[in-house]
Parts: sequence; C-alpha cells; structure tokens
Amino acid sequence: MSEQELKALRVRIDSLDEKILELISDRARCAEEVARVKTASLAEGEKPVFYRPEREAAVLKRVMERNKGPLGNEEMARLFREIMSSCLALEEPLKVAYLGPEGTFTQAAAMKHFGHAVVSRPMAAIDEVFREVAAGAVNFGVVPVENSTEGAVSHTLDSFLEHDMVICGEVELRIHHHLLVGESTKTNSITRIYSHAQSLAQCRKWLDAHYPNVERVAVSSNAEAAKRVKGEWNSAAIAGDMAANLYGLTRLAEKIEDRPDNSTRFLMIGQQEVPPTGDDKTSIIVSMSNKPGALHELLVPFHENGIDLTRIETRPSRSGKWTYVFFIDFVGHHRDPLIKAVLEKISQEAVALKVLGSYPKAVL
Ligand SMILES: C=C(O[C@@H]1C=C(C(=O)O)C=C[C@H]1O)C(=O)O
Repeated sequence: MSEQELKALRVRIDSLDEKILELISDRARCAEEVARVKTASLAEGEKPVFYRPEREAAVLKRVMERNKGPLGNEEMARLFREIMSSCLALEEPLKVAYLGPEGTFTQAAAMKHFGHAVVSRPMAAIDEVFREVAAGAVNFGVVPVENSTEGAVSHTLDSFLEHDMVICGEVELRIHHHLLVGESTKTNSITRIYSHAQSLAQCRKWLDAHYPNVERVAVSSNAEAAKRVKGEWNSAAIAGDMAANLYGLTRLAEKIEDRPDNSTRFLMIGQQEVPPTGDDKTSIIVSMSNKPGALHELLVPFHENGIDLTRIETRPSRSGKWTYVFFIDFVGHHRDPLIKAVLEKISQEAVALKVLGSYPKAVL
C-alpha cells in the first residue's frame, strides 16, 4: 500500500518538476528580453545596466510576503535568489571580487547576496578588493565591515577614505567557528592555533578555557589558517564550514564562538548608484572640525528629524594627528527629501561630507 502511495507521489513530483522547469525557462527568456529592451533603448556611448539591486530586493520581498509555507520565507527567498542569479547571468555574468582566499566567510556572503551564477575572484587583502573594483576589473566587491562581537573592520573603513566607492548593498551572515584539524594532527599535542585575528578574538573565552597555553597565530584569513593546518601535526585552525569542507579538515569542536549570535555584516561596493526602494539605508563619512561639541552638532539634525542611526564609528582621519572622521549609517535614502535636508544641514557644519551610498536593507 505505502509503495503504491510513494509511486503516485513521485509521479506527481515529476509532473510538478516539469512545470517548474517550464516556468523557470519562461522566466529566463523574460530576462533575455529585458536585456534586449535595455540595450535597444540606450543613447550612443551609454552602457547598459543589467544588475538592479533595488529590483532584486523587491522581487525577494514579494516572494517572502506571498509565501504561505511549508517552506520558510528565508528558504524560499534563497531559492529565488539563485533563480534570479542565473537569469541575470544570461544578461550579463557579474564579476565579483571578495576577500579571499576561497572558503572565507566573505565568499559565503558574496554567494548569499549575488547567488552562485557569478564569476567570483578571491583577493588577498581588503584594499585589493577596492582596487579591483576601482580599476573596473570586476563589477562589484564584497568586504566585511563589522562584527557583532568584535566591532568594526578598520581596514575596510580606512579603504573608504582612500577610494571613491559606492556602497550598493549589505548582507549579514551568522558566523560559526570550529576548531579544525588535519589527518596528520596529533590532537593531544596541539601547540599552535591559526586563525584570522578577528576570529581568534571572537573565540577568546573558549580558547582561554580549553587551550590556555597554546600559541595563537593570526594569519590573513580563516581559509589561509585551514590551508596551513593540512600538513602540520601539531597545529589546529579556527575557521568556518566552507573552509573546513574545502580543505577536508575534521571538526574537533563545533561552534566555539563566545557569543551564540556572532554575526558579521558585509558591504557590496561598486560604482553604480542604487535608486530608492522605500526600505533603504545610507552610509556617510563626515569630518568635523576638532572643537568642543562637534559630535553633538553632527548628531542633532538626525535626532530632530527622527532619523534612525544604525551605527556610528570613529577613525583617525589620516590627514592630521588627533583628527577624526565619523562613519555613520542611518535608515533612509539620500534622495528622500527629509534626508536631503539633513545632509545639507550637516554639510554646513562639517569640514567634509561624503555619501558612500544608499542601498536596500538586507533582505536575506
Ligand atoms: C530582469 C532584470 O534584470 C536583472 C534580473 C532580475 C531577475 O531575474 O528578476 C532582476 C533584476 C536585475 O538584476 C530587470 O531589470 O528586471
């Protein structure tokens, strides 16, 4: 009886799959048409813009709003994320540079945001991601900007001071770290643990409790740490799932981050401004003159207009000793009339103000 039932269900699934296949192909043909229409309506010398982050955010939100289960909203949106990624690749395969090597959380963030149908290029340092985008060698770059346990990624903030870049998206990733060993590791003779400095810091309490006397060696990335461990009998690495799988390492201990909600926020950087979606964030850099009350003056217009600040970070300005710049994120788009007025007010008081970009709030 149950054999019969199973058979019938499989016939039904096969027929549904055929329909899904047809529908996805229809959708892909629409994307090809979009490319044709966009290309046909160009003025001379103008380049077509195929990737539209504001439209993608709207598509994903619509999917989540209409989803009635049994699949969860995030799961359903993830599937549509991949369909869109493949459709866009028919128009134009996006090239994306990320902080590498392969297997980093930044690569996972890039895939979460753009889907898998992109050409992704690992870079050795954050600054190189910025330079690759500035040189036009890739369409977008992905860099980490802040971690919920360890705070700002200062290399990224400093790179914004040196390059003219537009932020066109954000994505958040839950970060789970594992203690990883290779086949030849003698697990009771570990004398060295490799990881990125940020990850060592995110697991500090766990390391103090379990490996108090073991040397902690900071390397350029978690993936690099995983790579090193492969042939060493006395070392371990702290890294995530992607690196563990890529380098075939064993998890000696799982989820060793000190805070269970440990998350990192990543930014997509490019050269394309993103129009408003109605649910956006804006990032700016402001430098104020070094006088009492400067920060207060800067914050008052936000407060008076009820604008929600989501982050404020201070960095040395690099143009004078003990002078600072403020990195500020807030809710809204720089083209909204209210935000426009606030930015005008601030620029009257500021030494310099630069809008780094307005972009849709992370959907996934
Ligand atoms: C189809 C378009 O181009 C791209 C593909 C999209 C999709 O597959 O839904 C959405 C936005 C763009 O990145 C479009 O502009 O609508």
